[in-house]
Amino acid sequence: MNITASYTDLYQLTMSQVYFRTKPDGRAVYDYYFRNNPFNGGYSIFAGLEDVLNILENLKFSSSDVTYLEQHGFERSFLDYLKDFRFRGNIFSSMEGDVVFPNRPILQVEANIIEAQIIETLLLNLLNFQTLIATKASRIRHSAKSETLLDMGLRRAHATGGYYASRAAIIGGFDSTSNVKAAEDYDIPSSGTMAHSFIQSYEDELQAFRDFAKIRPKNCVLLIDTYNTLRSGLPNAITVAKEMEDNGEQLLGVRLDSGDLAYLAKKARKMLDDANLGYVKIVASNQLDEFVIKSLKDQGAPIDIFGVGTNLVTGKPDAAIEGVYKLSEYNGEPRIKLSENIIKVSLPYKKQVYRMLDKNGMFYGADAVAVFNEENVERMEHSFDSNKSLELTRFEHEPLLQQVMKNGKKVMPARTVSEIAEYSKSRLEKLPEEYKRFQNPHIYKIGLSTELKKERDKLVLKHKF
Ligand SMILES: Nc1ncnc2c1ncn2[C@@H]1O[C@H](COP(=O)(O)OP(=O)(O)OP(=O)(O)O)[C@@H](O)[C@H]1O
Ligand SMILES: O=P(O)(O)OC[C@H]1O[C@H](OP(=O)(O)OP(=O)(O)O)[C@H](O)[C@@H]1O
Ligand SMILES: O=C(O)c1cccnc1
Repeated sequence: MNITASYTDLYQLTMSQVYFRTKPDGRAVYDYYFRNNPFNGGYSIFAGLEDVLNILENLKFSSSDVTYLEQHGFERSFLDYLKDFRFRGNIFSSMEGDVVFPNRPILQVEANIIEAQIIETLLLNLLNFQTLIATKASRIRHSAKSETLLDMGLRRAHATGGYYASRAAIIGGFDSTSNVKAAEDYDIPSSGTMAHSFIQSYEDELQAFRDFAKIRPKNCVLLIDTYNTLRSGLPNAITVAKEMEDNGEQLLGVRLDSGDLAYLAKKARKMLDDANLGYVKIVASNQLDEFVIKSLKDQGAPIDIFGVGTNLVTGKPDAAIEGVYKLSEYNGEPRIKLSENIIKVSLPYKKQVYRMLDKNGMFYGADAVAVFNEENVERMEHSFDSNKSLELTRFEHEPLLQQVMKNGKKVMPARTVSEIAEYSKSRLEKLPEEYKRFQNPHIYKIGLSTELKKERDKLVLKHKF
C-alpha cells in the first residue's frame, strides 16, 4: 500500500508545528504497549513490525500532502520542514511473532520529538490491527491442532485492512490465504476452492464439476452443498474423482459450507472411503472460529482443512486492541502520565524487558520491566501491591527489546512472513498450556525492577496534587 506521512491524525501535525517553533531538537522516547489481551485470552502475538519498519524507512510527505496542509493553515517554515521530513530515529522492539503481554513495552521509539510524534498514528494503526488478527489466528490454530487453515476473509474485512489481516493470519499460524494481492506482495501461499455461483451458472452440477476438474485439475476442491450435499454434491464429486483417476489425476477435496458440519463430514468421509477415495480431503467453512472448530474436533469431525473468513479478519468479537503510545522520556528526563485508574499510570524512562526462562528454557510466566541499562535485575515488584514481589536470580533473563532501527535505517535482517510464523510457533511452544486455554487463562506476571518502581513512585509523588 502506498502510505505517505500524512497517514496520521491532524493533532500530531498541530503539536509538531509547535515543537518546530519551540523545541525543534527535543529528543523523545515513546513506549508502545496495550492494556489487555484481546478475546479475554492469556497472551497476544505481536505482528506488523516489518511493515512498520519498511514504511518508516521511506516515509515522506508527498507534494500534494504539503499542498493540502498549506491550504489548512500550516505555516511556511513548517511546510518547508515537512518537505524534507524523514524518520531518522531508533527503534527497540520485541521480535515480530513473539508472544507478548499487556502493560509492558513491546516497542520503543527514540527520536526527535517531531518525528516520533508524526509516526504515532501510523505505528499504532499497523501494530494494533495486525497484533489483533495474529492473536485471533493463533487461537484458531490452537483449536485446529495440525489441520490445515485457509484464510478466506478478504470480502468481509474492513476494506483494505484485509490486506494486512491476511499477512497477520499467516504469522498467527494459518497455512494459506485466498487473498491474491497479499499472497503476491508478501510471498505467502495462496489457495482456494470454488463458489456456489459457479455451480449455479450450469444446468447441471456434475457438468460444473467436470469442467472445473478438467481445466483446473491441480488442487481441485469441489463445493458440494449447493443443492443436496449427500444426495447430489458428494455423489457427483465421487464420479468426477473417479474420472480424474482415469486421467492419472487426483481430486484434492470436497468443501462443506452449510448444515451440521460434523454430521456431514462423517457421512462424507464414509462415502469417500467406501469409494476408495481415502485421499480426498474434507474442507469445511461457514462462520468458523476457534470455538466452533474446537467443538467440531471434540465431535470427532474428520475435517482436514478449515476455511475461516469473517471471524478471523475482523477480529470478532473484539473490534480492536487498545494499544497506546506514551511518552516515557524527554531530553533524557523521565516522564509519566498519571491516572485515577492505577493500571493506566505510565512507566517512565527508556526501558528493557526481561523474560524469565526456567531450567528447560520454557517461559516461567513473568516478564520484568527495568530501566534500560540497569544491571542485575534481581527482584521484580508488583506494579502497585508492595506486598508482592518475585525473586529473579534463579531464572535465566532473556532481554526482549532489540534495536531494529538505527537513525532511520533497519538494522536487522529482513524476515519473510513464513520465517516470522515459524518463529512465532517456536515461541508459543515455550508458553505453558495454562496461558493458552480460552476460559480463565492463567495470568502472566508483569513486574517492575526495584529501581524502576522506586523511580516511578518518585515521579507519581512529584506530580500529585
Ligand atoms: N456440528 C457442529 N457443531 C457446532 N457448530 C456447528 C456444527 N455445524 C455447523 N456449525 C456452525 O453453526 C453455525 C450454523 O450457522 P447457520 O445455521 O447460519 O448455517 P446453515 O444454515 O447451516 O448455513 P446457510 O445459512 O449458509 O445455508 C455456523 O457457525 C457453523 O460453523
Ligand atoms: O463464513 P466465513 O468464515 O466468513 O467464510 C467465508 C465465506 O465466504 C464464502 O461465502 P459467500 O456466501 O460469500 O460466497 P460463496 O458464493 O462462495 O458461498 C464462503 O463460502 C464462506 O462461507
Ligand atoms: O476459495 C474459497 O473457497 C473461498 C474464498 C473466499 C471466500 N470464500 C471461499
